[in-house]
Order: sequence, then C-alpha cells, then structure tokens
Amino acid sequence: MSRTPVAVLGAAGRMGSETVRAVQGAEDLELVAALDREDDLEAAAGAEVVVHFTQPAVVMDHLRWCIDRGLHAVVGTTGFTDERVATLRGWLGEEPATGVVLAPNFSIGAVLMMHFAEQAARFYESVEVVELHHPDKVDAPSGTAVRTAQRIAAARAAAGVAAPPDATTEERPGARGADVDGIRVHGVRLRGLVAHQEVLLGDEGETLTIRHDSVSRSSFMPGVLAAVRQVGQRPGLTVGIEPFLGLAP
Ligand SMILES: NC(=O)C1=CN([C@@H]2O[C@H](COP(=O)(O)OP(=O)(O)OC[C@H]3O[C@@H](n4cnc5c(N)ncnc54)[C@H](OP(=O)(O)O)[C@@H]3O)[C@@H](O)[C@H]2O)C=CC1
Ligand SMILES: O=C(O)C1=N[C@H](C(=O)O)C[C@H](O)C1
Repeated sequence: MSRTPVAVLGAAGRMGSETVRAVQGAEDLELVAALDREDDLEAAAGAEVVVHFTQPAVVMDHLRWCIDRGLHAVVGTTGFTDERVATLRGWLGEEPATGVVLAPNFSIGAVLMMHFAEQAARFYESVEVVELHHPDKVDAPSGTAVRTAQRIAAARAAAGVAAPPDATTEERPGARGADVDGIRVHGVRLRGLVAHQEVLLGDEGETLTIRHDSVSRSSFMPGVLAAVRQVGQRPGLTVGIEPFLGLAP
C-alpha cells in the first residue's frame, strides 16, 4: 500500500505533537517532516499534505509557501479573519489544483455543537457564547467561538430574528464580551481546562444550554486524519470538516 507523505508544522506544540503521534500510528500515512519554529520549511517539500498547528502570526506565510508548491494543507491554526480567508481564496485562484482544509475545530462534538446551535438560534430571543480554554492559548475569542457566533448570526438573519435584547448602558470595557456579528462571545482562560464551549439560549420561561468539552487533545485527531486523507480530493478551500461527516457546511 502506498502511503501519503505528511508533514506537520508546529510539531513540538500541544496539537502538533499529538498530530505527529496520530500520523505515525496511521498505516496509510507516512510522517516525512515534523517541523517547529527553528526548522527549515524546505524539509516539508517532500510531503503531499502539510498539517498546520502553529500560531496565527505565521500561518499565512506557511500557507503561501504550500500553495506555491502545490502541497495540500490541513489547517488547525486559528485566528482567521474574513480578510485572511479572502486572501487564501485569491492565492488558490479560480481553478485550484491544491486543497486547503481550514477547520477551527476538528473534534466531532464541537462540529455537532455548532450544528445544533445554528439550528436552535432562530427559536430563542437571546443567545450568547462562552468559550473556556487553557491559559496558554494566544487568541481570543477562540476560532470555534467566532465560527459559532457567525453561524448563529447568519441563521437568525435568514429567519428574520431580531438582535438579542440587551439594556446595558453602563459597562466596564469587555464586561459584555466581544461582539461577533451581533452575538456576544465571552472568553475564560483557566489552568486545568483544555477546550470547552457553551452556547446559551433563552426565551420567556426557559433556557437551553449546548455544551461541548474536549478533555483531551486526542478528541481532535479523528477529524485531523479524515481531513489529511481527503484534502487531496477537494481542490480549493474547504472551511470546517462538516463535509467529511456528511453535514452541510
Ligand atoms: N482546529 C482545531 O481543532 C484546533 C486548533 N488549535 C489551534 O492550533 C494552534 C496551535 O495550538 P497549540 O498546539 O495549543 O499551540 P502551541 O503553542 O502548543 O503550538 C504551536 C507550535 O507552533 C510553533 N511555531 C511557532 N512559529 C512557528 C514557525 N514559524 N514554524 C513552525 N512552527 C512554529 C511553536 O513553537 P514555539 O513554541 O517555539 O513558538 C509551537 O511549538 C492554535 O492556533 C490553536 O488555536 C488548537 C486545538 C485544536
Ligand atoms: O487553542 C486551543 O486549545 C483550541 N483552539 C481552537 C479554537 O481556537 O477554537 C479549537 C479548540 O477550541 C482548542
């Protein structure tokens, strides 16, 4: 059986090291490079698929490098703005040969949490997102929380639902969280946590809480491996791993 050559960037990090182990444990994949900040990127040139678990500050340069060489990319690194996504689409061009999978969260439960939140969003007057992570995370809000809020906002706009009510007129800066497309997103950083999120929905006389917990980084690996195996068959940009699970994006 021929094995797909894979490189991992950010290989010494929390996610990169987990990914290195997962790739090494997969019979159909071959780890050809495991690179960190000090390593020469050229060592990844022999890969077909490059996995990115680095930092928002460096990921765009790495993606440019991959796309220029026709190397498929599976990107877990967060911090993607609409502007960055548009830039990526521009680099890939009108008829792309290279595949890029950009997923703010590779865990099945987080994908389902976003899906359920999107479905529930139009039924409730109020909705807010709370993301909770380990304190070594550099970006806030998390990529997952931003994507969740964007999907909630789009679902509410499509259904003609008004903005969530909020009578706040006196506020210490930050007390009401970040505004993502009109949805409030709150961030908690706490030693002992890995990656967690609650979507709180409320209406007269009832609330609904949708909560997801990643208690180990192994939770992300089935999604990462699915993306590595399929990115080559999906030229252009794929946002999220929903298509690999048979869910609409
Ligand atoms: N999509 C998903 O499912 C998930 C996404 N993430 C995201 O993945 C990213 C990484 O998270 P995490 O592993 O916790 O972070 P870490 O800080 O543990 O790992 C990042 C690694 O990238 C390395 N790095 C920095 N600059 C470069 C460079 N120029 N070239 C190669 N490597 C570099 C860092 O090295 P150094 O320490 O020397 O700076 C570090 O080893 C974050 O953006 C996070 O939000 C996290 C979990 C799940
Ligand atoms: O940095 C992390 O840890 C995580 N980052 C991703 C994000 O920003 O959404 C995914 C998950 O929440 C863990």
